[in-house]
Amino acid sequence: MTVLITGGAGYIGSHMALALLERGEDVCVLDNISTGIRSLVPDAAHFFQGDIANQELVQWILADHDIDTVLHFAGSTVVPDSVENPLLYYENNTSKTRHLLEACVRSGVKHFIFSSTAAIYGASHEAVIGEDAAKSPANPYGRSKLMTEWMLQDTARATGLDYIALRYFNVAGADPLGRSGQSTPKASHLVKRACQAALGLLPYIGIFGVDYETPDGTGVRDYIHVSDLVAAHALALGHLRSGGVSGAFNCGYGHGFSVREVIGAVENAAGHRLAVREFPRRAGDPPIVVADPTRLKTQLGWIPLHETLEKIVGDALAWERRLSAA
Ligand SMILES: NC(=O)c1ccc[n+]([C@@H]2O[C@H](COP(=O)([O-])OP(=O)(O)OC[C@H]3O[C@@H](n4cnc5c(N)ncnc54)[C@H](O)[C@@H]3O)[C@@H](O)[C@H]2O)c1
Ligand SMILES: O=c1ccn([C@@H]2O[C@H](COP(=O)(O)OP(=O)(O)O[C@H]3O[C@H](CO)[C@@H](O)[C@H](O)[C@H]3O)[C@@H](O)[C@H]2O)c(=O)[nH]1
Repeated sequence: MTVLITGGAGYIGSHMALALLERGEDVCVLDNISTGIRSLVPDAAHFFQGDIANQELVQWILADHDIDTVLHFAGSTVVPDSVENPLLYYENNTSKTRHLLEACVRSGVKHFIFSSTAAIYGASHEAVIGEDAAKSPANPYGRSKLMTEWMLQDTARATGLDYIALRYFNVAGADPLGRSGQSTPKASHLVKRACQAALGLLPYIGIFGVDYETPDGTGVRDYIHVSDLVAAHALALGHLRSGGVSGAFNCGYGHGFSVREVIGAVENAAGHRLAVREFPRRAGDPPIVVADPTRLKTQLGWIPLHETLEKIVGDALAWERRLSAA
């Protein structure tokens, strides 16, 4: 069976391609290389450079490779960018996914696995967020993804397509074997930036907001290792292929770390202190975002293997060293 990975030249999609190839799947990748990097696509995958909204191209790939499942990672991902340029997010994440979905339905694709996000929940008053929590996104990025989930629900009801929406919390770390990692030079993610600062690639690490109502005043997130996240996708694929029902699952560990704790972990991994500067809060950032992953564990049998912050930042730093040496 063949799968199509959209966004397979990106950070998470490239790890997915590696994992599925290891399982013996035939893998196609479609990516427009807007933020992705061609060299992250494994050699064994069939690569197509193009846009997810190009229905002619998508339908040709789906038919030519007899694709049963689309894993849809392609999208725009940066929360503060979405606040500055909301229409770009509604276009690339919502509107273009509509085009992709239409092509999938026309071509008879059976299963669709979607990269959703914790950002669909917004600020929560719960200690951990379950899938049925209120959906009240704090930024256009979250809204662009929530609308896509609604489109998927409606499409699944009306057609033979079934789907899983995986709602990622904060994805970090890198392939433990060093084959891929977060490679976008201007990535805005905390773990990436702290690793860049540790290697002298940034002059300091900034903290956006020190006056949140959190134990140390900085934002708290549930950081999930990219390899554990990819394992959740493999389980979702098996679930749908064996006739499992459509649905949504949170992907996180159920415990959060503050910005200061992440910086501390990177300092430990690097063996030296980082220069730190404090800034005002970043627009669109909720204070605390932590998953309740019970449904993923009980219904899909997910067992995380790389759960410690030490492992996450250790693998991220090792990848950053490789990148800077290349
Ligand atoms: N990184 C996280 O913490 C996180 C958390 C929640 C959800 N997500 C979601 O996971 C997915 C992957 O994120 P990532 O961190 O790997 O980002 P990324 O930017 O590394 O990967 C996205 C990939 O999609 C490609 N792409 C973008 N628009 C496209 C289009 N219109 N047509 C074809 N290709 C296109 C890019 O070139 C890139 O290779 C995204 O949908 C993102 O919203 C990420
Ligand atoms: O240089 C930095 C970068 C980030 N932060 C803070 O660190 C936390 C995490 O920020 P970041 O790594 O940028 O991730 P988020 O903005 O939480 O968003 C990520 O996590 C979301 C899910 O929770 C995904 O949907 C997004 O795609 C992904 O970028 C937040 O409190 C930020 O304010 C800093 O203090 N300094």
